[in-house]
Amino acid sequence: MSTHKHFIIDFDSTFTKVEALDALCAICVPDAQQRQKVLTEIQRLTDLGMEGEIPLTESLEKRLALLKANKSHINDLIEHLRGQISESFKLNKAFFEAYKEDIYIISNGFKEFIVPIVAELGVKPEHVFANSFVYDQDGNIIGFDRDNVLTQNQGKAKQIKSLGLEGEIYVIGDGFTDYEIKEAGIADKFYAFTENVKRDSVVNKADHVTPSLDEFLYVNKLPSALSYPKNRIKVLVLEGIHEHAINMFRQEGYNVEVIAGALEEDELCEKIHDVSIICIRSKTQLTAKAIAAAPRLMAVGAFCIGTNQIDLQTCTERGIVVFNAPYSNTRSVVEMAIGEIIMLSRGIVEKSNRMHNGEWDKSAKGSNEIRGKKLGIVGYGNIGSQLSVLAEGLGMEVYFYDVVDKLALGNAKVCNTLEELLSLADIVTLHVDGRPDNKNIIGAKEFDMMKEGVIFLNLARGHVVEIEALAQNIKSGKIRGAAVDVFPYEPKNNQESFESALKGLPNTLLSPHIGGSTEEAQENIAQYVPSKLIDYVNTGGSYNSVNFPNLQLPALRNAHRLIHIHRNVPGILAKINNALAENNINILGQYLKTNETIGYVITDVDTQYNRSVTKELKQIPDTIKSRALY
Ligand SMILES: NC(=O)c1ccc[n+]([C@@H]2O[C@H](COP(=O)([O-])OP(=O)(O)OC[C@H]3O[C@@H](n4cnc5c(N)ncnc54)[C@H](O)[C@@H]3O)[C@@H](O)[C@H]2O)c1
Ligand SMILES: O=C(O)[C@H](O)COP(=O)(O)O
Repeated sequence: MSTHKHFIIDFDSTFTKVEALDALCAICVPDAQQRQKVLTEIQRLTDLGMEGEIPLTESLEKRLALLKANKSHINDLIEHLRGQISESFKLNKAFFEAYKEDIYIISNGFKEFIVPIVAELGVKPEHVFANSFVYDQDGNIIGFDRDNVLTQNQGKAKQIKSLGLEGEIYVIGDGFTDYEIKEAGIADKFYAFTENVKRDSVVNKADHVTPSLDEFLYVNKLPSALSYPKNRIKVLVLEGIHEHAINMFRQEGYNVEVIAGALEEDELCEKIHDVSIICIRSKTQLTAKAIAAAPRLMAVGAFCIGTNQIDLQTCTERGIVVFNAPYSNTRSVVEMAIGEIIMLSRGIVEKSNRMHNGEWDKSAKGSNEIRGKKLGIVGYGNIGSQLSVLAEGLGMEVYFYDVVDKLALGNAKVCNTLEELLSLADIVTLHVDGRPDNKNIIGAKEFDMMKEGVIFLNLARGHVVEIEALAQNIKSGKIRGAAVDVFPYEPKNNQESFESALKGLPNTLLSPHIGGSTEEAQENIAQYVPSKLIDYVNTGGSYNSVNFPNLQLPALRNAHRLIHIHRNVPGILAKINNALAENNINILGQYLKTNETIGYVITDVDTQYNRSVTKELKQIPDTIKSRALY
């Protein structure tokens, strides 16, 4: 038997994103209210026809009668449809060009508008099989060609059979009538196309679901505009990440699964096995065990600042890039710290609680302005330094201590030791990062160094403070006010109760790790992190990643990009270039950066090259991951 392949493609909602008759309705029913009514009915009739609930002729007759369209509307329709060609079809013009002899459009729609649209991608007019309108003498559409085989039951199957095509027949479509071709035994395979519409009754019967043309081309090893179909990139989104991120991933064509809370290690190990990108916040522990259970994992999105919940070393060794949102919630934390400093300095929480119990205690005792007070910031990074600026604006005297040299902003003064800072500050606030070494950096000894009546804040990480020591010092009155947003153990979800030695202590503000939880911050994060992840997938760009050598790459134009991640040992670049030279491959651009663990090499090459070199690159000793991008 011949192995020649023929491709039968549906038009409405497959070649184009829309149903043409819906679009025609928008053109020829000018009144908006009336249009909506007609459109709803047309869509209902289309679905009934597509899902095989009513005969196609009945569906069509009723739709045309509702439309009352005229020949003059068709040109407008064609113009509109030109902008509605399915994205993955537009992207794969090269496939249509290369296979124009084997591509057929078989549709229950009308040639008048189908032929000019499919011609945009080079489909031959004589390969379009569809119906034709019947007009009256004034050009009104009054019906369709009832002799056309496509109006009959199993019309598409009959039409294809009459073509006498030899070889394999692959059908791509979104409707029941497309599946019928397979059911009639004419097609070898039916691919349910779901880029624009997903009909369960059709999907359930398909040999393969193809969320875009890229998937179809990929599984059939046909030339494709993309190196890898995006629907094969599975993204697991945990911990209530803002839906803007989910929309961005879906728009990009990824296969997204969303879970509201965090997962325990074992649950995570189960879920992560086919995941390419995982998106988490501060709660999910991405341990070495979880990473080992994720053979396809290529990127991690931490939708927060802290990355101490991620085993970064293992990620790096496995060639998994990690991005966080280093600035998106900075301002939110700073505003909360300022608010808390004022609330604690005035004892507002105590006063408010007493008022709720009917107690009126108007007094200035123990209530202070923050102006002129000494604010001691431990950790002068993004949050610490931003707090410094705002606090000075409120008239505070700012001191800071950091383990590395930092530029003092405004009039802030650097302290050379933690002891120095702790002994002079009226208010001590922690903004260090969550590295393991920072465990218990503030304990009994450090509280002893602080002034009597100090105010203390921790909005950084729970493990940096010894909670028992903090509780003791609040109880003794040494600390006259405390605000704590982060805890050594935090409930996994909103159902679990909160336990802590700090519960019920005087002038103590407790908050459930919400320093960065503002709508503004979460939306900013949901824009920033997905854009980094998508850029990494599409271009290999690692700029601002937490663990990869940072490469900012030019856009890929008229080139293929070979990405190579390897252990940082001598001689790898030479081996990559040897492989390219031996295959006579012309290098258009090359970028290399290393860190302590890995080397990251990007090589842009001419689009015509021996594809087997990608295998050779994978086989270079010490290679961690390698992929080709176009
Ligand atoms: N509560 C929340 O919701 C919330 C929100 C965002 C960030 N955070 C946490 O806030 C902290 C600060 O965030 P950032 O964006 O400013 O981080 P950053 O990395 O920009 O700054 C941290 C600074 O702390 C310094 N540092 C580290 N260890 C130190 C130590 N032992 N003593 C003194 N300085 C030390 C670092 O050198 C750095 O300058 C992080 O722990 C982050 O996870 C919490
Ligand atoms: O690291 C952070 O940005 C904060 O701790 C916030 O974490 P969250 O996203 O889990 O609230």
